[in-house]
Amino acid sequence: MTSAKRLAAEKAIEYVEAGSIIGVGTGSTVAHFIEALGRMRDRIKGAVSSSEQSSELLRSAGIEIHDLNATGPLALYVDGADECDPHKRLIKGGGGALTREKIIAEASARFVCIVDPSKQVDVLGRFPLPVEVIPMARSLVAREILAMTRAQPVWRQDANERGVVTDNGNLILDIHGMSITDPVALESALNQIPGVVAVGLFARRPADIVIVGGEPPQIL
Ligand SMILES: O=C[C@H](O)[C@H](O)[C@H](O)COP(=O)(O)O
Repeated sequence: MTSAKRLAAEKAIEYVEAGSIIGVGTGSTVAHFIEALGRMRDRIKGAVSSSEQSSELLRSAGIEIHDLNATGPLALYVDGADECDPHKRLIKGGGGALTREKIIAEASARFVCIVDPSKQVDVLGRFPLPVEVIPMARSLVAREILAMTRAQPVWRQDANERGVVTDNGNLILDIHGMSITDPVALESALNQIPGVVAVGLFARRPADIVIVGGEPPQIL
């Protein structure tokens, strides 16, 4: 049986315009998208990548990678999510790529988000909210998050208890135990803490279209 992630990713190919440069997110759902994009690589100009992981997949698929500073605004960004609410607001960053993902989403006219049905929620927050922080500010930011939200920030570590380092050389705090009733306000408030690089809430700039994988895929 074809997975829901793959079905969502393959549907997203319909939004790709010939001759364009596509913004490409990160994660297991996007990996299916890159595979499908590889099959039409001769009809596109290339991609702007949101992570080292996606860059590697794009290169293996024979897709040229471009620098966002050189491309200017993009027509289309395709990416997955960890949670998606009915207003197409998202939690992202489970794979640690939130900052570059946010930059490309902001630079793109249309953000198509590809998810499987398990990602749909009424209220964001069941998935721990990732926040990328400058290393020296980790404890400060954690204290301020605790004071602000009363929820628990947890330093993301690998199996060997070493801090996970992002592609930008920073650390991640995952905020557990929130029910995010006003995502726009929370995104703005967290962004104000010195040392925060990016917050994995995509509420100020939500997705434009959400494709939920299934047979047939659902377009929201
Ligand atoms: O940092 C990772 C990204 O935000 C991913 O888009 C997100 O974690 C969803 O990943 P997946 O498609 O593997 O569930």
